[in-house]
Amino acid sequence: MSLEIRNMTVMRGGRKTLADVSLSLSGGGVTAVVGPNGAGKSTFLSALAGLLPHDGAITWKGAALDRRALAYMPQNTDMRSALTVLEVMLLGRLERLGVRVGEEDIADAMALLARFGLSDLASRTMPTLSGGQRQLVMLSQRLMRRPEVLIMDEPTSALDIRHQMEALGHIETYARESGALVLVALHDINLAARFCGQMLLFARGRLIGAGAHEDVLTATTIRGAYGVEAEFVASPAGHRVFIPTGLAPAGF
Ligand SMILES: Nc1ncnc2c1ncn2[C@@H]1O[C@H](COP(=O)(O)OP(=O)(O)OP(=O)(O)O)[C@@H](O)[C@H]1O
Repeated sequence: MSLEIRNMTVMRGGRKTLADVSLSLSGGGVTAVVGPNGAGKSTFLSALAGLLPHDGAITWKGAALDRRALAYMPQNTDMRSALTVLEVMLLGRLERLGVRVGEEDIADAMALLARFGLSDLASRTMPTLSGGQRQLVMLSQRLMRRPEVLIMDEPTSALDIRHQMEALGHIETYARESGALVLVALHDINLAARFCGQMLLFARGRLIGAGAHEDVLTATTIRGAYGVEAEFVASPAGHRVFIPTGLAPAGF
């Protein structure tokens, strides 16, 4: 299963916010979308999700990408309606529920809540949760859809390190087991390298790197994209770790 993007260009506010993005991605793994603030990551993800007009062509499995095959989690998901956590989870199935909620839907919702450590919160209403708990519920809700293409914009920004690792671990397992294509915008590039087989690096509205993290993230590309000097070291366990060492001189 593959996603093909050809010459995607997005105009926002009369400006070319994303220029000529072309790439191919395969399902079955997680691809990180990285780059500095304002690089075009959210623009790329929401255009891909069909929420922003764009030029260019997008195909999934050789045909136009059907909105019903995808789930999208925007950057800001702070839902504060008085719905309970279980009700929010079931909304993830809305398109398939018809007029009744089946036992299987409730069982699936409870199983997902258990996987994310949220079982005890099922009957709590959203405004009574912490920010991180709310983000975890919204993340779990997207998996209720069992999407073929899952697009998430900074889905772990409110989570502590353990919850970030757990959540990305579950997302990675979902991609591997279902064959889904998962795209996740992340600011923490060490975390991205740890969980994502592929990486897309954006800067100034352009895709400037795509591939394995060792190839995409180098001292040169980090300086060019972020204006930061960096070292990459091997941890004792063999992980390639990014360490920012300073700001690049003006005009980097
Ligand atoms: N509604 C809008 N109208 C006009 N310009 C916009 C709009 N939304 C975003 N932009 C601009 O488009 C560019 C890309 O923004 P985008 O949100 O895609 O960046 P990003 O890489 O997701 O950044 P961040 O890491 O800060 O979330 C920025 O220059 C931004 O100011």
